[in-house]
Amino acid sequence: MSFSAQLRKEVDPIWKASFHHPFVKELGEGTLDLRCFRYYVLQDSYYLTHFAKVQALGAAMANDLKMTARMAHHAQSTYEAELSLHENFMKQLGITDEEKASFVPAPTAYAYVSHMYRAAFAGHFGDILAAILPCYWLYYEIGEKLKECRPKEPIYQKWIAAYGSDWFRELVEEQIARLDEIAETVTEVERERMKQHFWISSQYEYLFWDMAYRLETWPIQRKETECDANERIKTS
Ligand SMILES: Cc1ncc(C[n+]2csc(CCO)c2C)c(N)n1
Repeated sequence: MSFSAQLRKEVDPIWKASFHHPFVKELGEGTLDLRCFRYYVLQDSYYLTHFAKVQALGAAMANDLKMTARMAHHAQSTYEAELSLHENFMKQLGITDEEKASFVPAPTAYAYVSHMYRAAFAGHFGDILAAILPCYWLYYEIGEKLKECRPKEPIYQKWIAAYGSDWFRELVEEQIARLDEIAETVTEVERERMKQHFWISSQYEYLFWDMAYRLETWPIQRKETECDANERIKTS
């Protein structure tokens, strides 16, 4: 069995929990509360900004020029495809510049991003790939599962269409093949570490839906500073 197939098998219960999460189910059915989706879009923009940086670190840490070029291309794709999707969503959802300026990452979004940076800075190229692969692969599988859904909400239709596309499948297949290639060249200890990154990212993917569904906040809210208060008064 290939390394990627082993990883996929091990995370199956975690991915199934994502498939059945109410955020995903209700998105497909069109019944998801728009407040949850709005919250998701804001947190996901933060996530994607850092995801592109981790991909760029992958470009810098790649073992050859071709991989550097491909990872840099992937970072560019994240910017083009994902962020433009989100920019449109933000416009449609009426998310204001003020809201964006006062954005605070939620605990789960912050922890997931930190996990990816940790994998990158404490490891090698294979660690980066293992940590970022669930993001591609899980979304691809979710896109496939929701492909036939026709939610009434147009924004949910767009979201589903983005992840159920052939363009996206090619990106995912490329990253899976790359992970298998790297796995052949590293030690057993390194492979185990890569497995753990993949497993932790899979858990965070589940937690990300849950964070948005529960509109997660930090336990103790930040006190408004005088400067924030002035800004709020000026713009209200
Ligand atoms: C929490 C979270 N996980 C995965 C994705 C999906 N995604 C993000 S970047 C990328 C690769 C290039 O497009 C993919 C598939 C997301 N949006 N948010």
